[in-house]
Amino acid sequence: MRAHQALRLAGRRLQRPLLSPPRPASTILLSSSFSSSSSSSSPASAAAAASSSATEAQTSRPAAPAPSNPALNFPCLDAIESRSARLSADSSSASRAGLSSSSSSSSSAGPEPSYTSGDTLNYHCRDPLLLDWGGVLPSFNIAYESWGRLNADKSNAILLHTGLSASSHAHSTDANPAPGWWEKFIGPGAPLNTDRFHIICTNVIGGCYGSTGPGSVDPGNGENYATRFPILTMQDMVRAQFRLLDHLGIDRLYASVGSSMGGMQSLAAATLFPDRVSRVATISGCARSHPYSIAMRHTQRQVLMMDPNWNRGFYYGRVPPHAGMKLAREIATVTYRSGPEWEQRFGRRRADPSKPPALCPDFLIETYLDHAGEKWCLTYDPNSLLYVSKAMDLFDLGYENQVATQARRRAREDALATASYSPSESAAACSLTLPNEPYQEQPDSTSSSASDASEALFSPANPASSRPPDDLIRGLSPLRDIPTLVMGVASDILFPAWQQREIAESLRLGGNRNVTHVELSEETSLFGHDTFLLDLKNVGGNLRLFLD
Ligand SMILES: CC(=O)OC[C@H](N)C(=O)O
Repeated sequence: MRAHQALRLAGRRLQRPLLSPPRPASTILLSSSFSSSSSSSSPASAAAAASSSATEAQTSRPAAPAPSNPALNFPCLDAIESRSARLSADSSSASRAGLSSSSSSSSSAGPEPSYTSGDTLNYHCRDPLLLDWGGVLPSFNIAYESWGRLNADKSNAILLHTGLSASSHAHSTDANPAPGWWEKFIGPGAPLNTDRFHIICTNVIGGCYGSTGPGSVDPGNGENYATRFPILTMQDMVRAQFRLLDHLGIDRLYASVGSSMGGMQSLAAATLFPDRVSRVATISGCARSHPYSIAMRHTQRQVLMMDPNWNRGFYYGRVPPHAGMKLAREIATVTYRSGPEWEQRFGRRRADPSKPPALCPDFLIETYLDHAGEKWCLTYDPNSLLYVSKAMDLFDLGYENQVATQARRRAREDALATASYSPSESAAACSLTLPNEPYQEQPDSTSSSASDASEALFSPANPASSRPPDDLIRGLSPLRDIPTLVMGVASDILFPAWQQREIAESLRLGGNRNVTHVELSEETSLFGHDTFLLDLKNVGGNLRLFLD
């Protein structure tokens, strides 16, 4: 049954008599859907209570004046309230059974879903990992999967980096036969050809698929890290991956390959370890996050954090912020596809034109987004979304940012070496406050000064131009001798095509003579950012050519 059909059915079941007092939606959200307290009642009982109090009122008092029109139904809210009630009941029965709430996010106890994608290989690194913003993981786990045979001199390994939501399960394995997210891109004769290459795909640290993340247990106190997990960067994720490569005895990669967030990591791997990466493929990625993408992730994080069930990150063993997650995913989905695709796919069609318009999902595009949110809201750890999406915002391969990061790391390393470091000292890293003054429009914010003129050149407003900022050319200079494939898609609004042009041009201006830049036109793909998941012919075809 499709989600919108299910919602309509739920709505019909819960329909109240026309004369019962309408429930203000905001009150309901705060008192039951958004509350993890055990007093929350099911929508059905709330409706029954409302109806019986209306009956009492009718018998004991003169009939209230009738509203001019009936109240609307809100099946979309009913569905969220039902889920809260179900999760809350699961939570209570788990705690009655004495199951610990801090065992692990992958525990099946309580209402927390199991955030794993199936069986993986595991590497536990006992050496601490210092993160770019000063945090430390005393030890960490990397969950990963691999395909194809590693050759005798270990020279045929390809490290495949994932997008934000994808797990290491890029292709089926014996341990987990479910199809992976790049099932057709990996295999004998496929673009990532397992007859030739040994493909390794890891789950990123900060995520929730088995590698250490906010849902993991902090060895320091035996509790979930939650929002005591340190801020991390793409480079931190990559450093953790290279610890795995060290463990596997792989000195040098045949290639570093990734799309979207993985495209960021693919570049980060080569800037951090240029001697260990022979080729780079970055697909629908960027060299620095631009403000529009930060803005879109900001809105996702805000709706998630405003869900009271988020509880500042301490929801493990309780009802997770599934409503915030659902809304965050709906916003994210808007950025992953394209308007023209939806014009073709949904147009202005409504899910059920026989019904009058509603405030809950009604147009097909609305039911599609609703369904995307529903599918996702219990399959990914909300805290992981916050940390990983922030790491994407922080991504900037500009030279100045790299130098500042190195200086910060050195200072922290010194502090750690002299044992003068303590977690409370690093509390300064958590001292962000809101600015005293709200944002004020800057008089010259729309005109480009001489120093930032080159940055403006790569904006969509000036697509014909070709000079990226010197800071980025310098920042990408470690890749000068590394053959690089940069692929992008014209219909991508999240990592727009000018960002891949920017990477390619920065590399060329930095002296790299082996840069292949491919841009898939709107005629080729209207699928926007997620084209890399779908277009085997063009994305896969160009990748195969590059790796051969
Ligand atoms: C940002 C990003 O990696 O997007 C790719 C894909 N939509 C995903 O969520 O994984």
